Parts: sequence; structure tokens; C-alpha cells
Amino acid sequence: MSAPPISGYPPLPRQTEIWQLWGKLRQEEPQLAGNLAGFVAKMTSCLQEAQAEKEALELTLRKRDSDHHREVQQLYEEMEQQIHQEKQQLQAESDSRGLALTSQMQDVLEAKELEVQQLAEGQRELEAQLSHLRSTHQEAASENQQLREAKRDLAGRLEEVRGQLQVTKGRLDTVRGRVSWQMEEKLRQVAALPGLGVPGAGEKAPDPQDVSREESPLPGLFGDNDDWDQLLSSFGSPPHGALQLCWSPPPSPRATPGPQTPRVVRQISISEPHALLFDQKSSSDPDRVPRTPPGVPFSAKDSKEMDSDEQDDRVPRTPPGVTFSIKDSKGMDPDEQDVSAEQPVEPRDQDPSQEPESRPEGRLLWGLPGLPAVESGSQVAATFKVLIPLEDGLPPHSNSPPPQAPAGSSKQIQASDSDDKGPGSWGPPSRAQPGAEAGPQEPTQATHTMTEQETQPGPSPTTALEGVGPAKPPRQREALQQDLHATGSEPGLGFQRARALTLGPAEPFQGLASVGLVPTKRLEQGQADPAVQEGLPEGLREAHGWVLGLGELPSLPHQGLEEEPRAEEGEQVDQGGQDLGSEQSVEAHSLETANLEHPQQDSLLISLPSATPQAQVDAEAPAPGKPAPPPVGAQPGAGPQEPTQTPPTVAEQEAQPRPSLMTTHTEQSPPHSREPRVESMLEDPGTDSREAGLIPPPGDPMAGRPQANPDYLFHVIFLGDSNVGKTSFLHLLHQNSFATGLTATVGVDFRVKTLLVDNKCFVLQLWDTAGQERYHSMTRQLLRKADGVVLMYDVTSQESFVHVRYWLDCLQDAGADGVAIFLLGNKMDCEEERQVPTEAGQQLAQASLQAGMQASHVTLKAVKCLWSGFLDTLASRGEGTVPGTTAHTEMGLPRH
Ligand SMILES: Nc1nc2c(ncn2[C@@H]2O[C@H](COP(=O)(O)OP(=O)(O)OP(=O)(O)O)[C@@H](O)[C@H]2O)c(=O)[nH]1
Repeated sequence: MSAPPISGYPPLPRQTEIWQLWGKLRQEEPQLAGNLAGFVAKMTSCLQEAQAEKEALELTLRKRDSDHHREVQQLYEEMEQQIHQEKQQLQAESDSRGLALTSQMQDVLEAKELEVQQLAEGQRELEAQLSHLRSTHQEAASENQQLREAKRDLAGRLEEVRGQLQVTKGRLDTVRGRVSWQMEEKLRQVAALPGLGVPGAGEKAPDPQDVSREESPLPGLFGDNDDWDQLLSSFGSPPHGALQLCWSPPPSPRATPGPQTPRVVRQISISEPHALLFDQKSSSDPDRVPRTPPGVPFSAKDSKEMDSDEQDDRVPRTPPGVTFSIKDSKGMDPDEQDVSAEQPVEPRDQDPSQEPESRPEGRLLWGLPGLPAVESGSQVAATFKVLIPLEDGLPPHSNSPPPQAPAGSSKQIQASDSDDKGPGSWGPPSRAQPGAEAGPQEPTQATHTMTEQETQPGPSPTTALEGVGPAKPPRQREALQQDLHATGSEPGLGFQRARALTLGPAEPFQGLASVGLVPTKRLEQGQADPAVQEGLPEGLREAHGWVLGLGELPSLPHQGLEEEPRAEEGEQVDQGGQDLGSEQSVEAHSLETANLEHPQQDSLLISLPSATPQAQVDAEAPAPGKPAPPPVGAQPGAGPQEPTQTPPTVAEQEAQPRPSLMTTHTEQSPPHSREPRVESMLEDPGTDSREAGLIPPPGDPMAGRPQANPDYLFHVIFLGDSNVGKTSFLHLLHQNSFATGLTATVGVDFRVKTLLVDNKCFVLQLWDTAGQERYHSMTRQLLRKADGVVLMYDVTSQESFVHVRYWLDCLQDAGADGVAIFLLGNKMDCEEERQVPTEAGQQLAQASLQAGMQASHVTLKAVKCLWSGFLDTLASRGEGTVPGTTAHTEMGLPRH
């Protein structure tokens, strides 16, 4: 028996083997077969149940699948519907937009069409105008043609008139001969009368007029002019006498009725010798007929027969009121009368350059009835000459200056002349030139010279400038500057001379001039020359001059330094009890050399440790453009650098070596370059360099120590952004001149200023810091030693003013709360570019005061108060410091 296959299930693999096992089991263990059948049945039922569950599950699955399909279908339909709606919406929007665009386009199109229509109308109008113009042109052409014909007609009539004139001339001769014959006849008859051998004086000669009336047909010949009677009445005058006749032609028949035109008065001059206005010419040579310009009296011969129409035709050719000079020029060609206006006459003895023109003004001179008769050509020429000066044109010699020109015009001429003159011709030419120029032009010269003096300094007393001359034109001043530098064998000498020029006789502050200058910022070529200050605004110059004037302080002129040798010998305290002694800028390195060998500076020089090799290298190899420092121990100012002609104090001060200690410059920066050329060799002013003896540290007793012990030593640090003018300000303090072409400070720079006040020696070490950010760390270190700070900003730079806060923070960080701070707004001369109002500076100063710092807002003009405030405060408090100690001193507000 074989086991029934499990329904619904495929036979298991190796089923035959199972069946074999089953058969074997039934044979060997028949009792177990029943259990297995039951098991199989049970399993079958379980499988059937599982099958049913499976089917149920499949049903459920199918149902859910259909539901899902349905949902998806529904969603799909909804989405489709939504998309459709959106599509319709977009379509509607685009349709509406298109409609709007279409309408807009339609409007634009209509407007354009309108424009086109207007243009077309305009074109039509233009065409109509063009055709009208064409017709007008044709009319004008026909009129021209008619005029030409009329001209020809007139020419024919003119020929007729000429013929008539010839006839008239012949008849005139006949009449004249007849009149003379009749007169002789009458005389003979009178002489033949009995009782009258000689004609008495009381007898009258026969009236020629009567004779002419009786026998002469002249009135008829001369037409209807009523004034011919006068002519005839004068006909009996001697032949050489000139006959004048004034007559007026009848009104022109072409004249339009209206205001009465002035009567044309013609002066007819008949002179017997036929002295013509112009060359005598044969009538057969019309080409040589002189031409008469419009308005010029033309000569007509025997124009008596000219009919009124003919003369009326000529009237418009001359201005109304012009008198014609009609001469009895028998030898003249009648064409002379037909002189056209376009053919000017050149009188014989007339200057061609004075060719007269037809001007209305001319009629005032031409042939006024009261004028004497023109008897000769020379008189006519004289009339010409009279006319010419009234012409508007300038006389040909007007370009040349008048002998005595008025001062105003002379000034201009003088100025232009001076520009054109060469360098050698400049100067006071009026004094050198005798004659008229020197006389009336002298005031102008004086004014001009004053102007020059305003823009350039006075003459230098130095020999180097003697040949230059006191007044150089601006162009030459540049050359002068170059000369100044070229004259010296090296830049230092040129600088010294220029400096000497600066400190001329008018120099009010010579005694306070500095001894040396730290060459951290070198002067560019000519910058020390006073001419350099020409580019400076006037206000700035004034400000600087005012600053350094120290007028209110008892200044110590020249003898201040001259007395210093005595001070060096222990007599410094006795320097006359001057309130303010001298100020000097000494570079640290120079202090060593400036000792007893150079007594003028000894009292103010500060001892330093011996120059290091580096310093010696600096001294031996100065940078180009920098005055070469003399060897250590050598007397400054000796050698070729010493300007022998400059005043000793100034020259030696300028000749002081200026080796760089704080910074080293190896090349000259171009003017106005704000980039340092050489990096500072000083990384930390209080460390290595100081140890090397190059840098006197703030508070170092040896640094800045003068030969005589100072009573007070203070460190004043100039702070502020780059380009605010710190170095310029310092230079101004020392050099009494504004330096241009300064390069940006590298590292830190310092100068020493020594002031003697009330027999107290104040030594101020002025530290010029670099405003550039890369040097701020160095500056911060310096701030710890500060006694006073001049915090500067540029009134034309808001940024520099904003950064004042930063510098105040730096001061606080450095623990400099007790430091006196002077807030200084610079560049006040640039008022137009001002960005920081004065009130803002004052407010900031007050705010700083509230913050515990003393600050005051000072202007450049009030800088002298800075020094006086410094010194007064220090002296009154007695808080000075002996060299070697450090003391912070509080300073009061400067007195304004
Ligand atoms: N108009 C005008 N210009 C000035 C004045 N002071 C300085 N300057 C100009 O400002 C520029 C900067 O001057 P510096 O003295 O070199 O400025 P600084 O603050 O020392 O700059 P740092 O080198 O960064 O320290 C220069 O071109 C000067 O000519 C002033 O009072 N008026």
C-alpha cells in the first residue's frame, strides 16, 4: 500500500525514498503505521487550514490592492484635475497679459502712426515750402534778369548823358568865351564913351549874370535844377577861383512816400587848373580810372547835365548827407562818376593801411557845406586823413605800447612781458631802463614786485644766492631751488643754503632754530627752500608762522645760541634770565659729537653712549640726499659741508650730522610718497637697539641728556593716524618751515627740544611715532614711558578722528592714565575739505577728561600754548624729573 499523496502539495523530493521507508516501517513496525497515518492526517488538516488562511489573506491582499489602486486612481484624477485647473488659470493669466500687451502695443503703434502722420505732414509742408522757395527763387532770378536789363538800359542812358555832358561842356566853353567877349566889348564901349577915358572906380562892371541870362541857354541846358542860377551868378569869377555850388536833387521818383529822406547835398567844386583828385587820365583809358570807395566823395566832371533820374540812381550809393566833390575835371574820364561802391579808391598819398571804409560816422566829415572848397588833390587827401582816425579799426601802431600807458594796462603788459623775458632779464627793468618806461610804469613795477615778494621770500643774505637776484619769476624759483642744491657739493649743503634763505633777515626765530634733525623723514629736494612753501596754502603758512613766532614768549634771538658756549662752560644758568631759551632738535647720535668741540651746541646736546659700529656705518655712508654725518669726534659743519657764508648758528645747526638711529633710510623717497622706503631697524625701541646704544629709551638717563643737567626731562609722544601731520608738525617746531615731500615715518623717531624758562632747563624728548598700523605695537610700548601725549588727528579725515578713540584706549592699556593729552586737530587750513567739526574735537576732549584723562583740544594756531602750558605747568608744580628718573607729569589745559 502506498501512502496517499498529500493533496495540494507537490510530492516532496526523494518521495520514493520516503515511500520505501514507509513500506519498510509497515513491515517492521506495523504498530507505528497507525500513528503515522494519524499524524499525516493531522498534518494534512493543518495544511488545509493554512491553505485557507492563505487564501483569506490573498483575498484581503487583493482587496487592499484594489483599494490602493482606487485611491491612487482617485489621487491621480484629482491631480489631473488640479493641473488642469492651474493650466486653465495660467492660460487665462497669459491671455489677459497678452491682451494687455496687445493693447499696449496697439497704443504704441497708434502713437507711432500718429507720429508718422505728423512727419508726413511736416514733410509735405517742407515740400510745399521748398516749392514755394523754388518759385521765389525763380522770381528772384527773373527779377535779377530784369535788373540786369535795367542796368544795361541805365548804362545806355549813361552813355547818352555822357554825350550830353560833352555837348554841355562845349556849350559852356562857348558861353564863357561869349561872356568874356561881351565883357570886353562892354569895357571897350565904356572906354569909348566921351568924357570917360578910364573907367571909374565907381562904375560897376556889367553883371555877368545878366549877360548870361540874356544870352546863355545854360538854365535850359542844365535842366530844371533851380540852383544853377547861383552857378551862373558866379560864373564870372576868375577862372582860377574855385566855384562851389550846393544843390539838392529833386526827390527820387522811385522814392517811396513816407518820411522825408534827408536832402542830399552835393558840393560841386569847379577849379580851373583841373587839379584833380586823382590821376589825370585820358578818357580813353577807363581801366585806370580811380575807384571811389562807398562814402568817399567822388569827383565828377561837368555833371551838370546829368539828369535828376540819373543822379537819383546814384543817391543810394552814398550815405545820406554825404557831400560829393564834383570838380571841373576836364581831363577826367566821365566814367569816374560811375564809380561803384565795390571799387574803393586808394588816394595817392594815403597809407594803404588806412584805407577808408564806408561808415556812417564818415558822413560827419565828408564835405560839410561849410567846409572850404577842395582845390587840390592834397586837400582831398587831407579829408581822407581826417576820416581815418574816426574809423573803428585800431591804428596800425596800436600794438606798440603807448609812450605813457596807464598803470592798469601797463601792469598787464608788464606781467606778460615779464613772463616772456628770460631769467636774466627779470628783475627791476624799470629802474634799469631810462626814459618813459621807467617813469610812468614804476608804480606798476612796484606793485608787481610786491606781488612777487608776497609769493616768495626775501632775498637771501647768503653769498650762494647773491647772483640769483632778489626777485625771480615763479619759473625761475624752481631753477633757483635746483641751483641751491646743485651749488652745494652735496644735498646737505644745498639744504643749508636753502635754510639760510629761509632764515633771512626777516627770520624771527633764528635763535630758536634747531641744531639737528633726525633724518627719519628726509627733506626732498628743495623742500627746505622757502620757495617750497609756495605750494602751501596761505592760511597754512600763516598758521605755521604764527606757531613758530612765539611772539608772546620772550624769544631768544641769535644770542641764545651764541651764548650757549658760556652755558657749556657752566654759565648756562646765567643766560640772561630769558624766559624761553632756545629750542634744538638734536638727533641722539649727534649728541656725542656735539660736545666741547662744538661749543655752540654743547649746552643743549644730549650725551649718548658711544656710537656703535652701526652708527658709524651710518655716519660714514649716509643715505643719498642726506647730509653725511662727520666722523665721530669731527667737528660738525667742518669740511665741504660747511656753508661758509651762512650765519654760523644757522649753518652749523643745519650742518649737524643726522644719522639715523631710530630708523634707517637708504634711499630717498619721492615727494609725497606715503610708503616708507626702508623698514625700521628698530623692532623694539626698548630692547636690542637700545642696548646697542642706538636708541635712547624713554626715561633713559643718558638719552637726550644735555651737557648741562636739565632741570626737567619729559617725554612727549606724538600719536595719531598716519598722514595726520605729526612729522610735519615736529618739523615745523624745529625748522620754522613747513616740510613737504615727507615720507611716512618708519618705526619711531625722536627729537630733543631744550627750552630755558626762568633759568630752568626743560628738555623735551619729542617722539614721533609712525601712524601706520604695522608699527602700532612699537608705539604701544613707547606709551608706557610717556609724560605727555600730543594726540593728533586730521580735520579733513573723519577716520583719523574716529581712531582717536583707539589711541586713547592704547593709552589706557599702557597705564598712561595720568598722562597729559593734548588733542590736536591738524590741517585746519584745508577748511573746504574739513570733515571733523571743531565742536566734535572739543566734545571728545571733554569726554576724555571725564574718562579721567586730561586732554584739551588745541589747534595748530594755538600750538604755542601747548609749549607754554607744558612748561608753566611743569615749572609751577615742580614735578620735573631729573635725568635718570621717570616721572609722569600732569599738565593743565593750555591757555588759549
Ligand atoms: N594742508 C596741510 N597739510 C599738512 C599739514 N600738516 C601735514 N600736512 C601734510 O600731510 C601729509 C602727512 O604729513 P606727515 O607729517 O608725514 O604725517 P604723519 O602723521 O607723520 O604720518 P606718519 O608718517 O604715518 O607718521 C604730508 O603730505 C604733509 O605735507 C597741515 O597743517 N596742512
